Amino acid sequence: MTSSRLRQPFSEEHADTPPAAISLRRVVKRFGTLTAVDGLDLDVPEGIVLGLLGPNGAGKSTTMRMLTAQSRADSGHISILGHPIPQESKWARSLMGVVPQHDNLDEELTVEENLRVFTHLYRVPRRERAQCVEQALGLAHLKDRKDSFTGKLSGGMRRRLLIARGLVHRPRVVLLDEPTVGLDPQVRQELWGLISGLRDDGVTVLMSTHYIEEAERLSDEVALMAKGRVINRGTPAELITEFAGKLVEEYAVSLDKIASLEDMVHAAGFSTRRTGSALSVLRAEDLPDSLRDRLGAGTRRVSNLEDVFVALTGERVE
Ligand SMILES: Nc1ncnc2c1ncn2[C@@H]1O[C@H](COP(=O)(O)OP(=O)(O)OP(=O)(O)O)[C@@H](O)[C@H]1O
Repeated sequence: MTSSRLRQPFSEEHADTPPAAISLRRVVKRFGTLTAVDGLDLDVPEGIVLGLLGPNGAGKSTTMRMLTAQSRADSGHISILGHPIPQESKWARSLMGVVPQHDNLDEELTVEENLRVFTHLYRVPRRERAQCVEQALGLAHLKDRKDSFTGKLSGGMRRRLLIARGLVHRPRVVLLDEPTVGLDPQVRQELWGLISGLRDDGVTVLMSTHYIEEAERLSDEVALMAKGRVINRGTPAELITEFAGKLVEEYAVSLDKIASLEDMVHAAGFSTRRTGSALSVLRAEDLPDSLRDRLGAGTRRVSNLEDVFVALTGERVE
């Protein structure tokens, strides 16, 4: 599919106000009595990386599955590049790359064959297939492994191939579901480079993750999801400034005193988090001297997205 054909759906019809690349409106998904996605509203404008961050069970994977039409919403509206899902999911699928959380590569095929099969599935025109495969191999740094069987690849290579497979038809929108889950830090860094490159190429990325550092490093915007809804959204810097301030002060406290200190700090209007037996006070730059004197000596550090996550979801970080 050529890029001019790909751009057609809205660039001509709504030149001034293009629809969001991904749009979910009042989306609900229930499993029996459990409401996994609870009136979700989420727009992803074109050309950004949006990190969907949330604790286990927040509804991230369910949201991803509805976007790929693997699962059907009970109510609400979903669209990808202006195409309603599931009604036009075939069209949407040709414009969208999907990288699943679980590796489902074909073990019997080589790296190159795994990619070529998907150029057929995505209906890439015959004359463009070889070039698309070549490009995807380059992107994933797998050119020298193109004839290797998938079973012979390392975990990091497999994950790069999985991403390359989702990109082989040069989609404008990419869904990454927990792209680096279970990978060691070095491989994770490699993939972060690959994902940043997508943004540089103008691809819209929706990435679910529960790695806060991953969301903070890669995302233009983060949507914090809990209990099936987006509870806050903004650039990492905006979220940090709004919910954690500039500085956090950490106090080493004995376990028997931590609850009473927390009460004292909360009574003064400050948020806290616990890390083991340490008590961290958010927005520490505003702590009045009277409270500071009572808390004693602490260690200051710059606030981060993890502080926001803990403050807003009440979750502990793994
Ligand atoms: N097929 C299903 N049948 C029943 N319940 C489900 C099903 N899929 C998901 N759920 C439930 O829906 C809720 C949301 O799950 P989901 O997997 O979307 O969360 P998540 O944010 O992706 O979390 P995780 O990071 O653990 O995957 C959870 O309570 C989960 O147990």
